[in-house]
Amino acid sequence: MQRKDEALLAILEGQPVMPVLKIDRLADAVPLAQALVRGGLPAIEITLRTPDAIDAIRLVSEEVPDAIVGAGTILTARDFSQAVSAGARFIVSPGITQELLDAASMSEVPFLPGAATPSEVMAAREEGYRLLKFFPAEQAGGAPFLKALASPLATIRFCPTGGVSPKNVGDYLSLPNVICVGGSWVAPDKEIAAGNWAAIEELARQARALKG
Ligand SMILES: O=C(O)C(=O)C[C@H](O)[C@H](O)COP(=O)(O)O
Repeated sequence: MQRKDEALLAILEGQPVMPVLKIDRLADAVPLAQALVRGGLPAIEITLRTPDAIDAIRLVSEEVPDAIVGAGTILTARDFSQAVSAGARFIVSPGITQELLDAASMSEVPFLPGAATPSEVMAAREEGYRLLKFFPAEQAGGAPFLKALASPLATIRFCPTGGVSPKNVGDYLSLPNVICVGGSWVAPDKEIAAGNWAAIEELARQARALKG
């Protein structure tokens, strides 16, 4: 296994839930990351879905040393390199494209590409990937779909993301081919907007206690 795969495995194995974050106000980034670290979820995915996302990755990387900051919603090689320059320690995409595969192969930073069908999983496998995001998890078939992949595609482990919630998270975490899940429920927009970091810390603590 390559060194960067080992690094990604350690990050994903470290906690049952990866918070998927949308930062609307740069000033929220550091206190949000600190709350998640306090709650036991140091690995976080800051999505490039808002104009301040790259600055948020940079700020959290610099100011919250205990956080393990990844970048999500990476769609292009340019996104990839900007996120890495800002300090991202892992890169997540909703899908897999040749442009991103090329960018990933030239980078020391590990890449978690997304897949939602057996053919996409097999294409990623041919490129040497064993850890994949399953996106959009609930919409693409949920836990029963992933369970059905476990026998034919036994070497692949997934981080399902999209529609995962406290209601269904146990179904995913009980599967042998799920390494962790991604979800936004631990950092709701409403609590971020209100600066309710204690509530987010508590949501993180509850997520941290989930069993894989
Ligand atoms: O932008 C990306 O790359 C994503 O991964 C999107 C995520 O799936 C959602 O941000 C999380 O989905 P929910 O937990 O259903 O809110």
